[in-house]
Amino acid sequence: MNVTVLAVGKLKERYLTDGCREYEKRLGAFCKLNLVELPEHRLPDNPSAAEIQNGIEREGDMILAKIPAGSTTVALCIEGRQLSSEELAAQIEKLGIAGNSSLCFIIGGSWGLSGRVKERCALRLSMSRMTFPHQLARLLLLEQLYRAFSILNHSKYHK
Ligand SMILES: C[S@@+](CC[C@H](N)C(=O)[O-])C[C@H]1O[C@@H](n2cnc3c(N)ncnc32)[C@H](O)[C@@H]1O
Repeated sequence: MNVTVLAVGKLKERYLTDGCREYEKRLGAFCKLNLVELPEHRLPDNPSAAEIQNGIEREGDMILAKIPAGSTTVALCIEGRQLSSEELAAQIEKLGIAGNSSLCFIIGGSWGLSGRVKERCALRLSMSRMTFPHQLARLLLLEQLYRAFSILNHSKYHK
């Protein structure tokens, strides 16, 4: 299975780069992972609501242009659907069985994802009702993907 993660914004903290690198490495046993980091749109200090919205839309344009053709898209957003790890694994399996072996997960930048990106996605996935920084959301997603593939492969990681 091909898994693309489109993530807006850089990882700055060492503990997060280390964590993400570890799960990227582990995921290599289960899928072909392609992690694409997209630049955050630069905003002035104290941006207006219109400037923020414009930034979100510009980031949205970049995201939409990078979604691999034919992939099933999942937008990470706070207000989305909450799944257990087992349910996420089942969703991934269902997509694989349905013959669509290309999945694309999308993480927004500091200000979130544009409505156009969310509407384009087959699933809006929430990891909690709490707001996480995009860097931490990336680590959480990679860990949950690794957990989901571990469940599907009956490995001992998931307890
Ligand atoms: C700092 S958050 C953006 C906050 C913004 N106010 C919003 O409502 O989207 C940055 C990104 O991390 C991801 N994220 C943060 N918390 C999340 C959560 N609880 N569930 C799913 N994704 C989350 C989303 O992709 C979000 O666009």
